[in-house]
Amino acid sequence: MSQPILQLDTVSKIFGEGASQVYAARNVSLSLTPGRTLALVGESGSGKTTVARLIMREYHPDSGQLLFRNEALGKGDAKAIKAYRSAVQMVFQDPFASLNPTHTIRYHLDRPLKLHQKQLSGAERLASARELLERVKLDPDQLLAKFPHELSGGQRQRISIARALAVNPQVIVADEPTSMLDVSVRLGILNLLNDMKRELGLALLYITHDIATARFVAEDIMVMYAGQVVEWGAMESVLGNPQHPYTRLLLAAVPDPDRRFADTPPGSELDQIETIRRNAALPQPETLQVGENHFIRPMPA
Ligand SMILES: Nc1ncnc2c1ncn2[C@@H]1O[C@H](COP(=O)(O)OP(=O)(O)OP(=O)(O)O)[C@@H](O)[C@H]1O
Repeated sequence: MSQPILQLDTVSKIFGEGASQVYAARNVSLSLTPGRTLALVGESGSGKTTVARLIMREYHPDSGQLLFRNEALGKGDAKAIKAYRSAVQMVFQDPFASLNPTHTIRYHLDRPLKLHQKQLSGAERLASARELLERVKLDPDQLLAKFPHELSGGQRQRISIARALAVNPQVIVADEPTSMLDVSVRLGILNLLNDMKRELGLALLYITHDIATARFVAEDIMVMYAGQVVEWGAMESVLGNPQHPYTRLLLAAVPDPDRRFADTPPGSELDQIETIRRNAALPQPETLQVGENHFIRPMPA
């Protein structure tokens, strides 16, 4: 397997102070590798978006570090940060909110090309925009002059992906990229992400609360609960032999991906986990290796 391109090394992010302090991420470590997808899975509030924001450098960690090509990315190195910004791109949950309604599709693709590939002429940028649309399986003749509201949800998400690809990224962080789309077009977007990974050798972080889609796009999985990674490893090993009660709950929710844990009746396994979470100060339990590439962090007693 190739070397990781991006790593989080025991990164923590805390919000609030005193009694209202929340560890949105607690000692999270992960590696993203070219040509592979890591799925970060967990329920709402488990800390997934915080991890994405730490990777996108919207948040700075309270402890731990972010490594890019094995180098720690500090706050001060402007050149390294600029290179990082174009190498690491994000695709958001809501493609409509992430596109500007007053600008055409051509503008959305031209802008990143202008910013990150300054050597290109106007004609070359237009040619690149056309190529990008073809890459995400959209027709440039039909779409370049259109505005976001004239497109379907699936087409808009393809535009978001094309825009992320415009700067030749090496890493893509996709935060619930299909959850706002019609079920009928989700598969197309997931296939596109899989194609990008294979054809461009991208490292992908796929964030979701839905294990079924995670299984479709990712080779590796990390399960987050209450800001901590509780179980991680090769997808089939983790899903074939889930060890952590929280992972089992996520798997139990698979037949109905829209079921949220908030709907779980009192007294259920989740309820017990919630009680443990509230009452325990969540010390860091030992990590256990339970398979060749499969680890868990057990619940505190
Ligand atoms: N800016 C913030 N200020 C204060 N608390 C925050 C902030 N961002 C996140 N949190 C808290 O950190 C925890 C993790 O939130 P986060 O948004 O990362 O979870 P998530 O798994 O991405 O949830 P969702 O799927 O709903 O987006 C939550 O308890 C949340 O309330």
